[in-house]
Amino acid sequence: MRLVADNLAGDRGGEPVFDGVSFALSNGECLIVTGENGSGKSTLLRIVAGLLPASGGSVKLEGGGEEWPDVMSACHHLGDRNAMKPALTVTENLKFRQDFLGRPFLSAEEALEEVALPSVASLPFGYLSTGQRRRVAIAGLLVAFRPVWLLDEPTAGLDLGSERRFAALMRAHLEDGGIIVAATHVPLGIEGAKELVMGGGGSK
Ligand SMILES: Nc1ncnc2c1ncn2[C@@H]1O[C@H](COP(=O)(O)OP(=O)(O)OP(=O)(O)O)[C@@H](O)[C@H]1O
Repeated sequence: MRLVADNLAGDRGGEPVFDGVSFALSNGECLIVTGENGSGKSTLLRIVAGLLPASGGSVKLEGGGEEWPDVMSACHHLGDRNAMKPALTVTENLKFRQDFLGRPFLSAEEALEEVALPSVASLPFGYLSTGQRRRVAIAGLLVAFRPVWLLDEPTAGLDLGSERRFAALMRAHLEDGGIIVAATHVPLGIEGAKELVMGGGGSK
């Protein structure tokens, strides 16, 4: 499987944000996207996920077969809003996500163990702290299998132990043949990752 972006361009509100972005990632590869505030990292991830149209170029998933015909079907997009319902409990949110997305992977209980948060299972998501919300959103990556993880500042709000646990989860996903694109301002602890610098430079 290969995730291939070719000469992608994106705009917001009719204004160009970036152009000429190309990369190719095979199974087990990670791309770290860096760049100053407003350089278009979140916009790029949303375009790759199929949540926004590209204003130029293309992004494709090659070799996904009938199971993963395009990037949208094959990806988890972890955005800054966590995509959880505040009035539902943590477990209800995770089970809803699993039922909605299909291809169950870990149970809600197992996923919460992975982020070391079993204690919040029966609390409404809206009661949680910023870092706890992020950790539950990370658990959301684990309740349904998707080969491509698109992560927007995934460690924002995480304490050091949670950062380390999440790095181990990302490494396990890559070892299992997954693909990761992560926008970040801080190192994520993934050795051998490719790098794309927005607003200047290119992928290397
Ligand atoms: N809905 C929108 N309408 C108009 N402009 C937008 C919209 N969303 C983002 N922008 C603009 O698009 C540009 C790129 O924003 P984006 O969020 O992709 O940057 P970023 O690199 O992720 O920034 P940060 O490091 O601050 O998270 C910014 O100038 C921003 O103001």
